[in-house]
Amino acid sequence: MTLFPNGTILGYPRIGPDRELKRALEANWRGRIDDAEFARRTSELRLADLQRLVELGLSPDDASLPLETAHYDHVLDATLTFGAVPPRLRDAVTHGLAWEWLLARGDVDRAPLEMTKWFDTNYHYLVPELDAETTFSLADTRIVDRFIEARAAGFHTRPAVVGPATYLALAKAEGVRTTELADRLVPLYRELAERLAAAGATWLQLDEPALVADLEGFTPVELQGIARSGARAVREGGLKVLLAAGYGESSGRVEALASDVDAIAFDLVRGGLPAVTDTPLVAGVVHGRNVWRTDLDKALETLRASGSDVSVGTTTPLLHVPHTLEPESDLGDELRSWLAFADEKVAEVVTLADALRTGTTSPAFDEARAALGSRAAAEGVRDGSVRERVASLQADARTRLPYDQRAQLQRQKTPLPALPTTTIGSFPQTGDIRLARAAHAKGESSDEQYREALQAEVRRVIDLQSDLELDVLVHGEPERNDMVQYFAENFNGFSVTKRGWVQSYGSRATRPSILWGDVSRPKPFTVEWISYAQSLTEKPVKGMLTGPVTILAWSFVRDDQPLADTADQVALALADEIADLEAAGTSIIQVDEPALRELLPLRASDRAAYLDWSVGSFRLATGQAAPETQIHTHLCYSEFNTIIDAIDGLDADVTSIEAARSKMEVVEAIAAHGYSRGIGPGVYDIHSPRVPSTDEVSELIGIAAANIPEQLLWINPDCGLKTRGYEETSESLRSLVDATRLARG
Ligand code: MET
Ligand SMILES: [Zn+2]
Repeated sequence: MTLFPNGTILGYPRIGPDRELKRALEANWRGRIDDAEFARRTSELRLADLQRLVELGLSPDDASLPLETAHYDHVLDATLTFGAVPPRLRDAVTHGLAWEWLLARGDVDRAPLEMTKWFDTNYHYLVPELDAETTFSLADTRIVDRFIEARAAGFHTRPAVVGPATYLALAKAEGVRTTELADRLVPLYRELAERLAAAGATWLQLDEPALVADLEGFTPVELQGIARSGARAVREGGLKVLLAAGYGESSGRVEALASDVDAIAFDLVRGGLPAVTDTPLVAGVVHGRNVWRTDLDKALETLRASGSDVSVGTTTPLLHVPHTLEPESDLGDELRSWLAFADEKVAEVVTLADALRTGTTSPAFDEARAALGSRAAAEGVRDGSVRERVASLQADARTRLPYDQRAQLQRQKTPLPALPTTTIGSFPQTGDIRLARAAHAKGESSDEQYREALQAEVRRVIDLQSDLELDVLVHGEPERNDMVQYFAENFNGFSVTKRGWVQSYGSRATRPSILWGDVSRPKPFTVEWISYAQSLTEKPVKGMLTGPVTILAWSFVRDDQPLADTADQVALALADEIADLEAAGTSIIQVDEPALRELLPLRASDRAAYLDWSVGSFRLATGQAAPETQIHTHLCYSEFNTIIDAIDGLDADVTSIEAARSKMEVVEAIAAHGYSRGIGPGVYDIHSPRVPSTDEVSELIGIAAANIPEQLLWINPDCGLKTRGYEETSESLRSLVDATRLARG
C-alpha cells in the first residue's frame, strides 16, 4: 500500500470559474472592497474549489487535495512567506495586503517586482530580488493559515511551496550568486514544515521544476544539492515531502533525490518512465497544460508499467488550463467530447486511480476511447488540400532573394528617411471600442454599424500619426480583440471558448483558442482594414499579422502531430494573407513573433531543433513575399540576447524589439553578433503610463546609434499601445518624433 493517496493533482486553477479572484483583486485595488471583505471572498473561493475537487472524487482527508494559497502568484507567496525583502524596498516594508500589492504592482514611486514567464508557459511570475545582505524569516504565515482554514472546513490538504532550488534559480541578485544564499534560505523550509506539522499537516509539496530545466548560470548538480537540502529540512520539520518536478523530462535528475523525499511527481507525458523503485511515484499521466482528453487506456498502461507504489497525477499544476468545459456549449458536442479542462482532468485522475486500485475499467474508458476515435476520424482534423500543400512545398519556399538585393528594391518602391519612425501596431483600445465590440457580439448593432465604428477609430489613428509626422503608419488594430484570437476566429481549424479563462498573471486572464484541426485561411480578413487605412494617407501603412509561433504559443494546440507541422500549416495560411495584402498594394508587412523565445525548450539539447522549425515557419509565412515587400517582425516580452542567431535567421528586413525596459541591453548583444538588416530597438517602455521626455528618448537613441549602423536603425516604441490612453500615447510619440529629428540633425 502506498502512503500517498491514489490520485492527486499538483494544483488547481486559482482564478475561479467565474474569475472571482480577478474581481476580488480589482475591487480591492480600486478601494471598492476593504481587506476584510477581500479575505472573506478569497477564502470562500478557496473553499468552494476544494469542495468541487471533493465532488469530483478526490479524497478530502488524505492530502490528495492541493492547497491553494496565492492571491496573485505562487512565487510571490514564497517571497512573502520567507520574508525575502527586495533590497530597494527595505525601508518600505509594511505587512498584509499593502505590502503584497506593493511588490506585485508598485506605486507611484516604486516599481513592482519584474514579471517573467514561468518556464516554457505563458504564466508570469514575480521575480524575487535578492542581494548579499538578504536574510530570510518566516514573515508571513499564509500557507499555515490556509491549511488551518481548509482543515476547519473538513479538508485535509497538501500545501505546496516553491522549493529552494527553483526559488533561487528564478531570483535575481546584485553582487552575489543567488544560490549562495541557499544556506540562509533552507532552514526556513524546516521552520515552515514545523509550523505546518503543528497545525496537523502531513505532506508538503516542493515544486522544483528548475531541476528539469537547463537554466543559465546553474548546473543540475548544484540545483539538486539545494533541492535535496530543502527536502531534508522539510522532513526534519516533521512532514513528508512530495517532490514535484513536472514541466519536463527528468532523465535522472529528479531520481537522484529519491532517498531524500517521500514521493516524486514526474511528468510522464514529456518524459519517459523514471528508474525509481523504492520511492512512491506520482505518475503524471494526465497532461496539466493542454486541453485534450487523456487516452485512458494508454495512461493505465503507463501506470501499470510504473511499478507497484504508484499513484495517479497530473504532469503539472492545472494552473494552465481553464476551469471547466461546462459552459462551453458553443464548441459543439463533438469537439467538446475530445477535450478535458481542469475539472474533467480531475475526473480522469479519479477514474484512473479507481481502475488501478480495483483492476477493472469503468465505462469512462469506453467513452474516452470513443472520443479519441471520433477525433482521429473527424472532418477538418485532416484536410486533404492543406496536407497536400505542405507535402508539395518546394525547397526554396522559405528563401527570399538575398537581403542586399531586396533592400535596394524596397528603397525604390518605398523611399523612407534616415531613422524611419513607426509604431508596433496597436493603438489605445478605448472603452468605446470595447463597448462597440460587446454590442456587436450581442447582436445589438449591425455589422455595418460595427464596421463604421471601427473605421472611425482607424481614421483617428491615421490622423494622429499624420499629425505627428510618423513615417510608417499602422491602422491601430481596433478590430482585434486579441492578436491571436482574431486570427483563430478567421482561420479554419480553430475554435474559441466562451469562458475558458487561464491566469496569465495576477488578475489577468486570457482565453486561449483551441487549435484542433488542419489550418487554412478561407478568405482575406486583414486586407480590408489595411486598405481602408491606406486610402486615408500617402504614407505607407504596414500590414499587420501575428506569426505562426506566437499563434501556437498562445493557443491550445493539437497534440496529435509535431508542433512543427502545425506551425507550417499556420505559416501557409499567413502566406495567403500576405499575398492578398501585396495584391491590394501593401508594401510593408509586419509579422509579429513576440512568443518566439517563450517556447524555447527547457533543455539546451532540444533548442536547436526548436529554433529550426520555429524560424522555418516564419520563413515559410514570409518566404513568398515579393522582394520589394518589406517584411517586418516584432519581438517582445523576453530577453532575446541568447537567441540573436535565430532572430538573424528569421531574415526579416526590419525587426523591432523590446529594449527600453532593459535600457537597451539587447542592442549590445546585437552589435556583438553583427547584424546587417533593419533593426528598431524600442526607445520607450509602453508598460507604464509615464510619458518619456525627448531627452530620455534621445539618450536611448544615442545608445542604439553607438552600437548599430545608422542606416539600419529604426525608431519605435517597445511594443503595441493598446493598453495605453490616447493622451499619453500622443505625448510619448511626440517625444519619439522630436528625439528622432534631433538625431537626424
Ligand atoms: C505583444 S506584441 C504586440 C504586437 C501587436 N502588433 C501590437 O502592437 O499590439
Ligand atoms: Zn510586443
